[in-house]
Amino acid sequence: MTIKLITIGKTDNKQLTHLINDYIKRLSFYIKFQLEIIPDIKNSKNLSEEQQKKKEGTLILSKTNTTDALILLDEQGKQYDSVHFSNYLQKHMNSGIKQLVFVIGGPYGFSEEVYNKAQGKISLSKMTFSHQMIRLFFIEQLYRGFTILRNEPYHHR
Ligand SMILES: C[S@@+](CC[C@H](N)C(=O)[O-])C[C@H]1O[C@@H](n2cnc3c(N)ncnc32)[C@H](O)[C@@H]1O
Repeated sequence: MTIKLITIGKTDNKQLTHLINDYIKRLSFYIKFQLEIIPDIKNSKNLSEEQQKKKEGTLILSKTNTTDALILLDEQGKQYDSVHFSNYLQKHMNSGIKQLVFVIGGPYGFSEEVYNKAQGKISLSKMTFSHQMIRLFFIEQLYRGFTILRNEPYHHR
């Protein structure tokens, strides 16, 4: 199984990018991982919030295959602790799917089309994080999940 994380817009912050790249490097030791960054369409046209979400949604769905498991990162989603999240990853690996795709929405969240195609929603907290910050937090949780599955000392129970 491979894991893909789809996000909207580049991160300008060098320190954040550095941390993200560091965790991607660590994670890649355990699983084939791809960060797919969809270019920010925000200022390209005078779009309404709905139009922007719809356009982002079309781009998001164009980066997925029908055989993927598609999971959205969403404040309203299901919450896991890190150990349960590692089991969740293991279950997907056991299921035989080729690709597990997680998606972080743009500044206004997801379009209806994306919600309709998704098989699940995961929340990292009831608080809202920026679409930039959440990618670091989530990639760290992916890495943590694999260290838990391997019984490695990164996570202290
Ligand atoms: C700035 S937030 C968008 C908030 C917007 N109110 C919405 O309707 O989703 C951008 C993206 O970051 C992710 N995100 C932010 N906070 C999150 C959280 N606590 N748990 C999971 N994902 C989160 C989601 O993917 C969200 O679409």
